[in-house]
Amino acid sequence: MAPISKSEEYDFLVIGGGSGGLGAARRAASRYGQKVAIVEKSGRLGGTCVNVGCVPKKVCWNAAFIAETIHDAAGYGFKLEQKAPFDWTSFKHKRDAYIKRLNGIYERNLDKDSVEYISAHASLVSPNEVALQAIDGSRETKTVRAKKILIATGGYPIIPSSIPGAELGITSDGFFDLETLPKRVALVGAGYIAVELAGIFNALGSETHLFIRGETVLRKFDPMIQEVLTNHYEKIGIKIHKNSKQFKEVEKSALGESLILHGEDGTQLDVDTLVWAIGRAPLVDGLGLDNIGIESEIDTGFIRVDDYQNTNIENIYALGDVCGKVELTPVAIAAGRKLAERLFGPPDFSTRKLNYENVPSVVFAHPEIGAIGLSEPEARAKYGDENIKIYKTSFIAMYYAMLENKGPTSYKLVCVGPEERVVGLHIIGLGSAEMLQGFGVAMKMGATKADFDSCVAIHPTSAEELVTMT
Ligand SMILES: Cc1cc2nc3c(=O)[nH]c(=O)nc-3n(C[C@H](O)[C@H](O)[C@H](O)COP(=O)(O)OP(=O)(O)OC[C@H]3O[C@@H](n4cnc5c(N)ncnc54)[C@H](O)[C@@H]3O)c2cc1C
Ligand SMILES: NC(=O)C1=CN([C@@H]2O[C@H](COP(=O)(O)OP(=O)(O)OC[C@H]3O[C@@H](n4cnc5c(N)ncnc54)[C@H](OP(=O)(O)O)[C@@H]3O)[C@@H](O)[C@H]2O)C=CC1
Ligand SMILES: N[C@@H](CCC(=O)N[C@@H](CSSC[C@H](NC(=O)CC[C@H](N)C(=O)O)C(=O)NCC(=O)O)C(=O)NCC(=O)O)C(=O)O
Repeated sequence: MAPISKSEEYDFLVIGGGSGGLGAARRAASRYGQKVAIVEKSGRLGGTCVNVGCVPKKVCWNAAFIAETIHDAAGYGFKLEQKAPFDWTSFKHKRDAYIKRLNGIYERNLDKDSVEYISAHASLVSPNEVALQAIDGSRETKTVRAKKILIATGGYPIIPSSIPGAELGITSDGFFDLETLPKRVALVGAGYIAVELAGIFNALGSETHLFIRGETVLRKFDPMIQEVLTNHYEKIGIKIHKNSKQFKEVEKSALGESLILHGEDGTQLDVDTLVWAIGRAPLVDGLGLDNIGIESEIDTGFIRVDDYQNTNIENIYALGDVCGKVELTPVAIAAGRKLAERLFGPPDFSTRKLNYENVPSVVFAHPEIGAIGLSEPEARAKYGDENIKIYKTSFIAMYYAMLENKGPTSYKLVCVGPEERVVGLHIIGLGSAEMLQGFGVAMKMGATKADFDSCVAIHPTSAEELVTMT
């Protein structure tokens, strides 16, 4: 039997083979020649993003987008006849095979970069020691030493503990295991995942119910985005249950084929699948944080770090979802790479850190949403009403010219001061996801409204409206 690890001691031991861990480990080894190992307990590399997050989600979004396009095709004169319903099962198996290929690519990438891949569960036993337990049948254990340790163990989706029968529902993890497309689905939550999965189910033909606690979805986004998307989702047939209270109970139907959701007000709803999408918590179970006194946030359990990803214990660092700051793959990767540069790079890299300001983010809704920087209320609170100027536009994107059912397009720029520096950019409409990255660069450079306007428009595109706003 092969030993759990090849060595007894490493320069850098990374716990968690997801986006952040991979980013840090590969940079430390490939650029700075450190002796690096990465420990992953799930048996597959890539973490949430590759296995149960961004990647399979985007493939599903693509399928939903194609379903919508087929529907729209008639408006452009195509006489398409859908001969059979969407084949979710074979789509799902093909998607799984793609993810499996990526797992293999990631393993080979580690090999190329001379990062040792340890397939084991890791827990901290001292500030320089990590206990490994093999995940194969042997359950073999071994303790290794490391000069520096990174915790990048990610998070897990929350299931409410206070609702009887809540465990009959699934989370985004279970969504990716579904072998058939449910006829009727209920989702609880109003954030990224609820909005994205509701859009996918609806476009692919499920009767989709969305239970939200407030009046709108995406309440952390600019009010324009909240309103436009909530209205549009209702228009395209998603049944949004607003101001909904926690279910009294979830139970299986008499024949066990469906779930009955019991509302506080005595209402009942029968669905085939219930999806909880109410946020994620840090994955720190069995990690041994208490063994060495690593501090976490009291209310949420996210590991506490400073701006440089330092925990309170010297030579132990944490980043990505386990810190809960901005839970996005590129953020985890960038934080990981910066950390490796700071720890192992030349002396002038000793202050490198990720700047969490103006991180662009996209919600793969239908249509997509993009946001950078401050919402209008955040900007008004920070700079005062008198210093804020808002530019807004709503229009019918040309794609819809030939279609009866039009989708929304709304854009907003939040500008501050006499120079009108753009501190918030909020867009909803077709193509927003691909549009956002370049505007992210502009905002990182401190662009003003005049800079936006100095760029000649590209016509006819939706994006041109962002540089011609009055
Ligand atoms: C459904 C969904 C869709 C998403 N879509 C997007 C998107 O479109 N764009 C985007 O930017 N972000 C998206 N995200 C968020 C993104 O996936 C995460 O922010 C990102 O994966 C976080 O990376 P990480 O390295 O912090 O953690 P993870 O990727 O979760 O990796 C942590 C790894 O650590 C391992 N681990 C945990 N404990 C131990 C231990 N004790 N020993 C060994 N290994 C351990 C885990 O098995 C896991 O593989 C999505 C998330 C979800 C759930
Ligand atoms: N495209 C992307 O980049 C994606 C990124 N992600 C990342 O993963 C993170 C986790 O996603 P997600 O799980 O959607 O979490 P989010 O934090 O985005 O949203 C969860 C929402 O659920 C609602 N909620 C919380 N508790 C309850 C409850 N008990 N009952 C009902 N509703 C509740 C809240 O909205 P309210 O207060 O309005 O009720 C809350 O904002 C995201 O924040 C994002 O960083 C995930 C998917 C896609
Ligand atoms: N951006 C392109 C996809 C490019 C891409 O990265 N594809 C991956 C699947 S998403 S893989 C998930 C994610 N990758 C990324 O986010 C890559 C982002 C950017 N290229 C970068 O280098 O920063 C991640 O967790 N990375 C951690 C790490 O690698 O350190 C792939 O096929 N890879 C084949 C290969 O690598 O050979 C798109 O959306 O089409």
